[in-house]
Amino acid sequence: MNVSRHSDKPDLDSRAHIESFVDRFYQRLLADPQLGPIFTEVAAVDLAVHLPRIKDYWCKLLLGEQGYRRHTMEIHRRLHRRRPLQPEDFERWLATFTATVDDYYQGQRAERAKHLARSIAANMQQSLC
Ligand code: HEM
Repeated sequence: MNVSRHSDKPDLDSRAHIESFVDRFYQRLLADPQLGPIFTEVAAVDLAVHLPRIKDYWCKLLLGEQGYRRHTMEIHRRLHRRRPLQPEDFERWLATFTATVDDYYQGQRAERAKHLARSIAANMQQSLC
């Protein structure tokens, strides 16, 4: 395990860091040829609405903030009916998430974020696919 005390990467331990993380994660998701169109064409998300929700979601999971109160599974179930989410989509989503964390963040909350993303993606995939 890397226990360097001189890392200049921050942890995902504040709303400011989580918001920057989500912006960076979505830059990659939206530019991805496999996943980008699911956001831009299938769901046609309004980023001005969607990104603040994703930021609240991760602030809830990592910081215990109570801002996010929506039915994430139901939203993906609806999406899945329009464009079936495949195992390779989950793999790509998770690889993008993990790479974005590892490129910019380090620490306990960063590890927790990757762990949560992996287990939520596995649950979601199991219940949809
Ligand atoms: C194959 C993998 C995934 C794809 C392609 C995907 C795609 C999407 C899309 C297109 C939306 C917008 C849906 C809409 O507004 O109609 C969305 C919403 C969301 N996704 Fe995912 N997703 C994936 C996996 C995940 C996972 C594993 C998580 C959690 C760890 C997650 C968390 C969220 C959240 C919090 C929202 C916001 C829902 C809301 O409006 O409150 N997604 N996703």
